[in-house]
Amino acid sequence: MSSVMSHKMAAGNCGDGPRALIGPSILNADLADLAAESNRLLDAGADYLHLDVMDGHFVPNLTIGHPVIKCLRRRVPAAFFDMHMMVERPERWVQPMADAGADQYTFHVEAAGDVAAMVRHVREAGMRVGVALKPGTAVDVVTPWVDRVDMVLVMTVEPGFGGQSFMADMMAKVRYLRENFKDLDIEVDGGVGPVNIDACADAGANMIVSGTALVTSSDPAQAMMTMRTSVTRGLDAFKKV
Ligand SMILES: O=C(CO)[C@@H](O)[C@H](O)COP(=O)(O)O
Ligand SMILES: [Fe+2]
Repeated sequence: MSSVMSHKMAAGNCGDGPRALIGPSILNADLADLAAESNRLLDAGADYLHLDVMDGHFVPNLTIGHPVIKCLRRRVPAAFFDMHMMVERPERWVQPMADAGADQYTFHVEAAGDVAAMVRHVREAGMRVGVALKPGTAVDVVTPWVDRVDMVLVMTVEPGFGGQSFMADMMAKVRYLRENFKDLDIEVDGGVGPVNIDACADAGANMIVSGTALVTSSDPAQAMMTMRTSVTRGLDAFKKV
């Protein structure tokens, strides 16, 4: 049975520090069967769903928007929807995504003109706030905002496509964030799977997005258990520091 967070429940932190959470990305799933694919991964133990929104401008790809999320919410009533907004002008879609049933709204710091205004806007819409950084963006670009957001997403691929190779050198950013913000939800996204989860766990990530590795796995339940165990070990090690 999945430990799926209830809709609207705070994702990672329930007072005893960040929790190990696995959130499949459905980008490389059969999008013609999005609800069935989402429920399959949730039934296999996913803690939340990572939904990649691309506008063809911020990244050279196009995916889904709030009308699809609204329909998906009717078919997937209880899951936590983590919206990864790879879009220009992210302020434009905050209210439509909240109205569609999104729980967390992660915008890219590279796309946000006024980060403070974006944070306020997302909170006023009733969603958790995530801020994402591309591989080429230094982690200190987001540190001024860490105390105002719920989560930082460290991209481990260049955003735009699933199935790319994991960029292990991004773990330095994750480690810096965990060492300096012990209760922060830190998400990694891009090329992550059981083969490289130990690197993510050792660096202190606690919210794990995995797309291709889970969608194509013959045993996604085992893959998610493997990753959750590794991340829990990593978090315990940081607690001892
Ligand atoms: O945001 C993105 C890509 O831009 C990610 O969410 C990927 O879609 C994750 O898929 P894999 O890299 O794990 O296949
Ligand atoms: Fe993503």
